[in-house]
Amino acid sequence: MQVAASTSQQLAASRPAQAARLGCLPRIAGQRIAAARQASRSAACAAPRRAAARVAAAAAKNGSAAAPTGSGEYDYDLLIIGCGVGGHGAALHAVECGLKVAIVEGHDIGGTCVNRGCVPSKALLAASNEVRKLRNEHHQKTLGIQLDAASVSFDRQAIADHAINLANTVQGNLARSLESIGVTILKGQAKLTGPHTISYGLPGRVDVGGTATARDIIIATGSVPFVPGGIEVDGKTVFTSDHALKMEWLPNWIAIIGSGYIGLEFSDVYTALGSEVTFVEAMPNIMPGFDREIAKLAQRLLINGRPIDYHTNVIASKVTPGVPGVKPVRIELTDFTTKEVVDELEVDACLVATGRAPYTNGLNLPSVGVSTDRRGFVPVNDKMEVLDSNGKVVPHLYCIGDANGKYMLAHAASAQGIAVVDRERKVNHLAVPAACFTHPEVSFVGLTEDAAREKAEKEGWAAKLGVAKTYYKANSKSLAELESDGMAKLMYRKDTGEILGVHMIGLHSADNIHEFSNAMNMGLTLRDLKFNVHAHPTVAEVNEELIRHAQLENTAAVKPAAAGSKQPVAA
Ligand SMILES: Cc1cc2nc3c(=O)[nH]c(=O)nc-3n(C[C@H](O)[C@H](O)[C@H](O)COP(=O)(O)OP(=O)(O)OC[C@H]3O[C@@H](n4cnc5c(N)ncnc54)[C@H](O)[C@@H]3O)c2cc1C
Ligand SMILES: NC(=O)c1ccc[n+]([C@@H]2O[C@H](COP(=O)([O-])OP(=O)(O)OC[C@H]3O[C@@H](n4cnc5c(N)ncnc54)[C@H](O)[C@@H]3O)[C@@H](O)[C@H]2O)c1
Repeated sequence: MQVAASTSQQLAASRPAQAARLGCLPRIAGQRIAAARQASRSAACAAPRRAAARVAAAAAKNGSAAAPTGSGEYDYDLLIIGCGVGGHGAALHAVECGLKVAIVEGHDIGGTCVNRGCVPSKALLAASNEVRKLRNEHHQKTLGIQLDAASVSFDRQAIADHAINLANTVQGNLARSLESIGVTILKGQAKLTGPHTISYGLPGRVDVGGTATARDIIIATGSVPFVPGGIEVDGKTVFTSDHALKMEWLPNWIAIIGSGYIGLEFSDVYTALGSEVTFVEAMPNIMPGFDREIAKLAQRLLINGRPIDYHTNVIASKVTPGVPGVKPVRIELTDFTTKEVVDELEVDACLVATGRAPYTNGLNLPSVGVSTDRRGFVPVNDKMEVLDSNGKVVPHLYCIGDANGKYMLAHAASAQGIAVVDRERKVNHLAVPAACFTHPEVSFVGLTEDAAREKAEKEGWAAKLGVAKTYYKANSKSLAELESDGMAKLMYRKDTGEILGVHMIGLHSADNIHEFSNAMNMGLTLRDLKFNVHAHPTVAEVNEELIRHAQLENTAAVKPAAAGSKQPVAA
């Protein structure tokens, strides 16, 4: 998450004007009166009043009391529990809308992404990939560079420090970005004590804590590593990503349980720095979340050519920590289907990357009639409104990000937070891009080919389903970088040009996916994208190729566009 101070300052300066323009969660009475006065001077100020009316109407529809209007009734318009990227995104947008906002954080500003997730992991991936490239004699030689690859060395602690320093920098930027626009940051673990109230504090700290009230409350408490039963984590030889990111040592041989995002990204780091990796995956294939064809190529590019082996269809039913250099870590493998113990591994270390569990303990949800689901996620509807045990909306209470389990990605959390504040928007999760930052990167948006086929068959338009593919081999920029392994595929409707899903593996594919995810989010079709111009030579030209390979029906029938509108599609 990059938060430039200048952006925050611009935000603060332009807040009143933006608040007048945007329809957001309602502001507290004093601010509303000021806005109303302004409204009588400017027609542009109608939006906040419409927002207030909408909330009152929604409250009435939900059977709740009408939105309170008393002056000073609440300390804040909006109180956010948890200052991860979800809470941060919501807070920035709320201030932009002129709301009085507080955010309460019990641990580190920035949450998982900044301190124990996206940010430090990408620093490790960047540093280790440099090592991989420098040690690849063939790669360097073909570029015309002569170096003694065997002599390339690295300082493990310095690489670890790069990740720690980056996390600290981003954390500082994030805190400043909130403070500079007037968001109150409260320190402590918060719990709900009623529909509009929280209490917060830190164990053993009498100097920290208190109570606060707000018209609206957003739960943005995120997640923590999920460790299945039977696995003993000691933080030294058996650990989760929380410990792995500190990179306190480099095992010669590490087992990674789970071949999802975390497992794959860490396998990229470890193998680049010289470790051998063994994956243990419960599903019949590794990388089970990817489109099957992309997973196949990913296996060739990210697994087969590296010191990695794997066991699939087995679970790590028991993991016992070891002592580095003295006693190995023992991993008992149980067949996923038969439930029989089938093998035991002895390795130097074990990374547990088996998903994440919501961090919703201690929120006192029953005080507002809410229970979490079996796995601890807070139930919400598509507007992120929290649902009570009977499935009814709890007025003024929202939950965003990892804590609701809809899509456990940083940008999804932030988008949900913005949508809650905005009230006009719902996040289209099918248009939210995802990426795994291995080398090369894997990225996708929307449906896999299998899911698209299933949908097409179920809805009776299987003959209209198109699948287009292209390869990075023909892309000049990738060739220049000697990184031309990769492919992109597109699932679409031949009749309407609707984009159903795009999956890529290749250089910079995490950046490249946005042309499609943004198009899907805006409801654009391939007809709209067909004449997009891409700078040459760029990896973005892979997108152009992909779009060109799509075979749309009736393209000749598309009428020429009027001047200034979208371009027509030629036959
Ligand atoms: C190793 C790793 C790499 C990742 N890489 C990526 C990536 O590259 N891209 C990506 O999109 N996603 C990535 N993710 C996922 C991403 O980090 C999460 O999806 C994202 O952080 C979720 O944001 P959030 O705001 O919902 O929760 P979090 O970031 O978890 O923040 C929640 C905050 O709430 C606080 N909190 C919890 N309970 C309370 C309470 N009762 N009172 C006060 N405060 C409380 C917590 O201390 C925490 O600071 C990665 C995750 C991991 C573990
Ligand atoms: N680049 C990114 O966006 C990024 C990077 C890292 C993490 N994340 C987020 O963090 C979350 C957690 O990542 P993750 O990789 O831990 O989870 P994941 O859900 O992506 O993958 C977990 C894998 O572990 C396997 N598994 C589960 N239990 C097992 C067991 N007992 N034995 C063997 N295999 C088992 C699952 O089948 C699955 O393949 C993800 O949901 C993702 O959203 C995102």
